[in-house]
Amino acid sequence: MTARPNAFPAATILGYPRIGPRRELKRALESYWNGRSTRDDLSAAGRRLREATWRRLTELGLTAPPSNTFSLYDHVLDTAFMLDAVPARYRTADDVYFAMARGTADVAPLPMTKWFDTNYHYIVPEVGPETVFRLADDKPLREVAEARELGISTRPVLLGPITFLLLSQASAGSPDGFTPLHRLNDVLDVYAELLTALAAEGVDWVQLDEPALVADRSDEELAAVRVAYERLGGLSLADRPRLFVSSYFGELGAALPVLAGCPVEAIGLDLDRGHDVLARHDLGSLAGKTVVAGVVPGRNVWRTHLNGALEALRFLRGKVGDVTVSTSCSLLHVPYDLDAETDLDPALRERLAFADQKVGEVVELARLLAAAPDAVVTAPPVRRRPPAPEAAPPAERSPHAVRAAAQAAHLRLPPLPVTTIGSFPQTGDIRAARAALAAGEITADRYEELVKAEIERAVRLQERLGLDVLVHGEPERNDMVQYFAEHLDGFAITRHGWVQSYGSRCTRPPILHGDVARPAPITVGWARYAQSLTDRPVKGMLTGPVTIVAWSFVREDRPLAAVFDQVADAIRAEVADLQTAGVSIIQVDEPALRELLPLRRADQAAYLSWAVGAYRRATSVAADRTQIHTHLCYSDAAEVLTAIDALDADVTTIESARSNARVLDDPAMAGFGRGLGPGVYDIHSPRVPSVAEITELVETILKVLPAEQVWINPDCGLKTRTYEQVEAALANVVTATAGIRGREPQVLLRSCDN
Ligand SMILES: CN1c2c(nc(N)[nH]c2=O)NC[C@@H]1CNc1ccc(C(=O)N[C@@H](CCC(=O)N[C@@H](CCC(=O)N[C@@H](CCC(=O)O)C(=O)O)C(=O)O)C(=O)O)cc1
Ligand SMILES: N[C@@H](CCS)C(=O)O
Ligand SMILES: [Zn+2]
Repeated sequence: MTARPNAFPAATILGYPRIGPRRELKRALESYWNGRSTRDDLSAAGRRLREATWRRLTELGLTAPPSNTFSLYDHVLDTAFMLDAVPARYRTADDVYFAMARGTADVAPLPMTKWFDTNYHYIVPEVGPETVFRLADDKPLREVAEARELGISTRPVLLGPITFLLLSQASAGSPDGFTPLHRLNDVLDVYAELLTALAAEGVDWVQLDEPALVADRSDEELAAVRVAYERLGGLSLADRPRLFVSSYFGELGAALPVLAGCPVEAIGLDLDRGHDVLARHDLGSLAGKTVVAGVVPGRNVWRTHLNGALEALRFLRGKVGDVTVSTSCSLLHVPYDLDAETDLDPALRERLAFADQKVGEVVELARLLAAAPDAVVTAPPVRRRPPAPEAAPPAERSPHAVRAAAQAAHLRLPPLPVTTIGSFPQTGDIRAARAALAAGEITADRYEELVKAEIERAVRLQERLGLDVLVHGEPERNDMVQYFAEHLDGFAITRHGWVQSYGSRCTRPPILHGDVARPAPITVGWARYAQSLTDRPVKGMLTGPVTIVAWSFVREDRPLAAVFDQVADAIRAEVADLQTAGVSIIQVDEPALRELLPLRRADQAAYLSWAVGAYRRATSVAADRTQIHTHLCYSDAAEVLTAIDALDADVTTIESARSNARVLDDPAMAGFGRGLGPGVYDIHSPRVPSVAEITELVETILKVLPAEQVWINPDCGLKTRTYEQVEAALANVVTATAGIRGREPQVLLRSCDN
C-alpha cells in the first residue's frame, strides 16, 4: 500500500481481538490469578500477544496498525487506571488493577456491564468530585515504543474522554446532580498531557473512540463534545498528533455536525449500522476532513459485499476530504481467523470472514478504491435487511393472579424462596470429559455417567444447604447458547472461534446460517434425571430466543423477526416437552434482552415489541400451574422494566448485588407486579459475601418490594466459580434468609396464605 505522508493510511481497522488465537491471554491470566505464575510472566504473555498482533496485521497489509488495543482485562478499566481514577478502597491492594476488576477478599470489585449492545463487558469506572486525575500510567506510550522496537509504527487507540465519562458512574456520596461529565475539564488536562507526550514520541495519529456518540445525547452532552474536541484539537500540531475521532455501533446523528465543526483531522463513521448517514446528512461539513469509512462490518462474520462497499466509498470520495477504508468497529467482537476452522461446511465457509479475513477485505477495498475511476457516484448505496413480516400475536396465558394461585397451591414454597440461576461450577473434570468425548477418547455412555454424577453432586449440595427450588446445574452445557445451537438445525459451531466476553471469559458464538428447527428434545432427559433425585422442585432450564439470537452470528438474508420466531418455536417445543415430563418450574433465560435494545430511543419500541413477542411465543404454551421464570443479568433492568413486565414471566431474577441493589432505586421497580429475585451474591467475583452483607441487601430489597413477591438468589449462574466458593456463599445466603424469615413471622404467614 502506498504511504501518504502525514495522511491517514488508506486502510485500517479500529481494533483487533486480544485474547489470543488460542486464548493465550486467558491461560496467562488464570495462571497468574491462581498463583501459578508471576505478574512478570503475565506481562511477558501480553507482550508476546501484542507482537504477534502487530506482525500479523502488517503481514496482512496494514501500514500503521492500531496499538493500545490490547488490555489485560478491559480497556475502560485501563483508561480509569491510566487517569488514576482509582477509588481509595483499592489503593492498598497487592494488585490494584485486578482488585478493581475482580475484587479482593475485603473489597468488592467495581461493577461490570455490557459494552453498548455487545456481549463484551466493561468495568464501570467510579468518578466523583474527589477524584484527582493525573497521568498515572503510560501504557499507550509504552505500546508505541514496543511496536517501534519491532520496526512497526502504530496508531494508539484511546477511549475518548466523553465516552469515558459517560460510561463512568458517580462515586457514592457525590452531591445530588453531580455526573462524571462535570469533571470533563480535569480529564481533558490529562488527555492533553498524554497527546503531547505521544507527539514527543513521534506519533502521527491518535484514535479517540467515542461510541457513546451514536446514542441519543442531550444538548449538554453535545456541548461537552464541542468543549472536548475544541480543546484537544486546539493544541498546536507541534504538541499533539493528528486526531481521529471514531464512532461505531450506529450513526452519529446530532453529534456529526458538532464533531465536524471541531478541529479534528479525521472522523470515523460506522457505515454498516449507520449506513443511512450517507443519505441523510449533508456531508459537506466533512469536506476538509479525512473520513474513516467503516464499510467492513466488525460485528458479524459474513463476507462484505465488496461492490456495495466500494460504491459507498466512491460516493463519499466525491463529498469529503480523504477517504480511508476501515472496519465499522473494533474486530474485538469476531474470532481471529477462519483458516483455523477446517471442519466447517465449505459452502458456509465461502460466505464467512473472521477478523483476519476482514483485514484482507479492508486492504482489498482500499486497493480497489485507489484503482477506481474518479467518476462521481451520486446516489448513496442502500443496504438493508428485508422488511419484517407481521408476526402472529402470541397466544395468551391466563392472567397472572390465576396462575399465581394455581402455582402456590401446587408448589407450596416458603416465603422468600431461595434458588440459584441455573449453572453450578463447570469443573475442570467435566470440561475435560467433554473434550475427551469430542476427541473420541470416551464413549457417550461414559460421558452421560459423568454428567449425571455432576448433576447429583449439585442436587445433593443444594438439598444439604437447604435451598427451596433446585437446579440441575447445567454441567452438560459448554455454554448456555452454544449448547442449544449444537442441538438445533440451522446453526454451525466453530472450533477456535473464541470471542472475549469479559476478562478471561470467552464464548464461541454459533453461526445461525439456515432455518432453525428442533429435531428432538434437548434438555428433557437431564431434567427428568435431576428431578428423580429429590422431592424438592427442580427448575427446567432453557435459553430464550432473544438471547440465542443475540449471542450468535445471525444470517442477514432473512428478517430478524422471522429468525426470532423460528428460534422461539424451537424453545416452545422444549417448554411443552418439559411440562409433559412433569417439570413444574421452567426458567427461560433472557439475559440479552437489554443488550439488543437499540441505542437510539426511536428504535426501541419496535425491538421490544418483537423481542417480547418471541419470548411469549416460546413460553405461552405453559399451563397455569407451570411457573415460568426468567433471568436477566444486568444492573440497569429498570430501563427495560416495561418489557420485562411484558414478558409475563411469573418470576424474574435479575443482577443486583454487584451494583449494591441500585437497580431498586428506580421507582418503577416498586410497581413490578410479579415474583422478583434481585441478586444478593455477586458471582463475577471470587469473593464470598458474608451473612451480614447479604442480610443488608435483602433488607434493602424488602424496603422496596412486598415480601411475598421476593425471591432470594445470586446475580447469575455459578459456572465461573469453584465449589468451595459456591458452597460458602450459598450457605451464607440460606443463613441470611433464615434469619430474616425468623425475624419477620408475618412474612411467613402472608406468603403461606398466598
Ligand atoms: C452468562 N453470560 C454469558 C454470556 N454469553 C454467553 N454466550 N454465555 C454466557 O454464559 N454473556 C453474558 C454472561 C457473561 N459472559 C460469560 C461468557 C463466558 C463464560 C465462560 O465461562 N466461558 C468459558 C468457556 C465456556 C465453554 O465454551 N466451555 C467449553 C470449552 C472449554 C474449554 O476451554 N476446553 C478446553 C479443554 C477442556 C479442558 O481440559 O478444560 C480447551 O478447549 O482448551 C466446555 O465447557 O466444553 C471460559 O472459560 O471462558 C462465562 C460468562
Ligand atoms: N442459566 C444460566 C443463566 C446465565 S445468564 C446460568 O445459570 O448460567
Ligand atoms: Zn445471568
